[in-house]
Amino acid sequence: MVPAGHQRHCVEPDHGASEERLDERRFLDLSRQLTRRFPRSVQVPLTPGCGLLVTDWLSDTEAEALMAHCLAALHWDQPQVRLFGREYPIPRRHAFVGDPDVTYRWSGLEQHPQVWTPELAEVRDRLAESGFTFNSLLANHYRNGADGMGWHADNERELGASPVVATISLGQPRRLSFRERHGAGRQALDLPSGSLLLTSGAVQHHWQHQVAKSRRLLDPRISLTFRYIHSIG
Ligand SMILES: O=C(O)CCC(=O)C(=O)O
Ligand SMILES: [Fe+2]
Repeated sequence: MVPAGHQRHCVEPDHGASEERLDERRFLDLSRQLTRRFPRSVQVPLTPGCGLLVTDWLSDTEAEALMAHCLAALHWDQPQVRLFGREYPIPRRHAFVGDPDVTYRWSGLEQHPQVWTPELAEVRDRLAESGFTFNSLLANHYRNGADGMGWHADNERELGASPVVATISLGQPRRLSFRERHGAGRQALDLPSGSLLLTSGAVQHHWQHQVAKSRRLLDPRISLTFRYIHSIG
């Protein structure tokens, strides 16, 4: 599926002193630089935020090797979360990797990181070379179509005012849908193996996203979602 918004562009943030505008402008500058290196990249207007989909961030061989590495080297877990007064296992497996001092509170769980493997540190460093700096990574393993992730935004307090998220997809392409929080806007992106999706901070404030379950027989997918987690008191 061609991303909705194909051949449209993210809007230039208005001039002004607000922190959000400055962060959005920096995101747009960095994503333009990345587009020069990856000309097939597509901007995804998630107004007032912006997404950039780099479909060929990793080669097929690199993506396959990284997926095999993640499956073998990470400690995967399927924690229980409380929903409407009952405990349910999350419908996927996940693993949290990061710098030693980072903790992430997520759906009532306190996550302590696994150490960076050299392979994952290399991916993190490659993102940093493009100006996108992260200190942690939440990996999701969707074993088949019955695994998914419901509507949410990545806007926990420790992600700060401008939560830029980088998502690398490996394996089975899955659809990431977006819906506007206070409006009728909808977008959907099919994320191919080896792709990188970057989203600016404003996206998390104004949109929610999900990976819907599917009745189709689907192969496994891993998403690596890089984040910068600030320490809060
Ligand atoms: O798997 C994806 O592409 C989305 C994952 C996600 O939204 C998350 O980890 O917060
Ligand atoms: Fe998310």
